[in-house]
Order: sequence, then structure tokens, then C-alpha cells
Amino acid sequence: MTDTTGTRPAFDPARPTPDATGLEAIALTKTYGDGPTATHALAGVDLRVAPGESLAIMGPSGSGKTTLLHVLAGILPPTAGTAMWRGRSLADLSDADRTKLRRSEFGFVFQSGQLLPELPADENVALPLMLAGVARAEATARARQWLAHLGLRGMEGRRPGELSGGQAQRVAIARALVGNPGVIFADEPTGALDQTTGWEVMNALTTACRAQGASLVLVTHDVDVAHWCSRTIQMRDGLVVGEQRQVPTTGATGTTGATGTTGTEGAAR
Ligand SMILES: Nc1ncnc2c1ncn2[C@@H]1O[C@H](COP(=O)(O)OP(=O)(O)OP(=O)(O)O)[C@@H](O)[C@H]1O
Repeated sequence: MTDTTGTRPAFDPARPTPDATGLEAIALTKTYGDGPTATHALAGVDLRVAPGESLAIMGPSGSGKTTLLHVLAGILPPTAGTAMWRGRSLADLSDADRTKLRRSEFGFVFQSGQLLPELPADENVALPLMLAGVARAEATARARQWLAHLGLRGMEGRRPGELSGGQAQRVAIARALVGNPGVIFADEPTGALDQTTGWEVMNALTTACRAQGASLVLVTHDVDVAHWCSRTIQMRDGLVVGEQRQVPTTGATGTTGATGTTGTEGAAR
């Protein structure tokens, strides 16, 4: 399948490329503005996230974490370099195909506020399926299954304002996963929650990602949250400056993650 120019492969979720490799960033840079006020948010990031891998992105405020997440997810275009999903450069896709890819292959969980306040939980979760063309009855049935799976049986009809912060985040997780995406992008998903609720949400998020075989890319300031992932990278001034692999925390054992090896400069590939 090609785009209207006949030169560019269009995204076709039914036909992943044979060398499908998950997410990849090659020499990514992102500059906001220009001239003397330009901000170099990403200064050359190389990164791979394997299928099914969970990656935490940490670093001081302003180090480029959210920018990296947004460029990897195709929300923001890079200034230079390449962001790839399953061997395809996101920049090579038309806007329509990039939107299609985000809807079908990527799921998103943000700190808060991403649910539509006027819709009940089941309709919030069903929405991405309906946008992808799934009939309402089937979309709602699948949404309710996910809500039950995440411990929200009986809350399908509640609007976001009638849910606790942790319950609302689990609805958001259900919405992110209902379309069976290959990767979940999460930006401070527990940032608005207390520690206990944050633990429950991370348990739900990582368990669901593992069950689906989805990768997880998570931005956090909280080392305990990062420990739910199998790898952590540290960013500073738009660069990856360190990396640890770790045994992730799992709710099944209740253990916190133990750091395995500690990487050094630019060790993210
Ligand atoms: N839309 C924008 N326009 C201009 N500069 C921006 C924009 N978004 C981010 N920046 C700047 O880019 C740099 C990186 O921002 P980014 O939000 O990626 O950092 P971060 O590590 O996620 O920060 P935080 O932990 O505070 O959320 C910062 O200096 C920020 O001020």
C-alpha cells in the first residue's frame, strides 16, 4: 500500500514489517523555537525499546523526558533524527496514517484529566474502538470486560467525577489497552495519586501490559514507580546519560525492584 504520491509506504496494522523491532530512536533532536531563545529539548537520543519491554524515563525537570515520549509516540515531529515503530519511520507516514497508527498501535495514559467528563466509564473506554470503526455494542462489551479485568465491575456507568483518582486512572488504563496496542506511553501516571493508590495503579498498568505483551514507556520522577519497569534511563539536558536494568517490582510478590547493572554515559542502546 502506498500514499497518493505512490512513493511512501502507508501504515497498515494488518501487515507489520518482517523486521519488526518495536520502538527505536536514532539521533533524535528536538528544538523548540529558534535563534537566541531556542530550547534544545533533545540533543541526540539513541534508544531502543524491545517488544514487551518496560522502560522508565527519569531525569530532572526540563531534561527532555516528556518531549522524548511525545516524539517517540509521533505526537511531536523531531527536528532531526528518526523515530521508528516496527521498522518504519513515523516521519514517512502521512498525517492520516500517523493518526491511524496512534489509534491502533499506541495507547496513552497521562497524569490525569484525559477522560471525557460527560461520558460514563464504559463509553470512555469504548471510544477509541468506536473511532477505529468497531460497532458500539461490541466496543462497549469489550470496554466492560477491561473494566472488570481492572477491578472496576459495577462502576461502568460512573462518570469520571464520580470515581476516585485511582479508579479514574484504571479507567484510563483500560482505555489505553482496549485496542490491544503494541506500546503504552505513560506520562507521570501516578503523579496525582497517593503512594498506596499509585502502587495499585502501577500494578494494574504493568500487569495488563505484560498480559497483552505490550511495551511500556513511562515518564516519572519517582524511583519507586520506575522500579515497576525492567529498565530505567536517566536524561539530562536532552541526552540519555545513564541506564539501569532491574528486576521489576511485581504485585504478585509485593517485592520492590532490585537494580541489576548500572550503565554509564550514553548507554541506552
Ligand atoms: N512547547 C514548548 N515550547 C518551548 N519550549 C518547550 C516546550 N515544551 C517543552 N519545552 C522546553 O523543553 C525542555 C524540555 O521539556 P520537557 O517537558 O520535555 O522536560 P521534562 O523533563 O519532561 O520536564 P518536567 O519533568 O518538568 O515535566 C524544557 O526546557 C522546556 O521548557
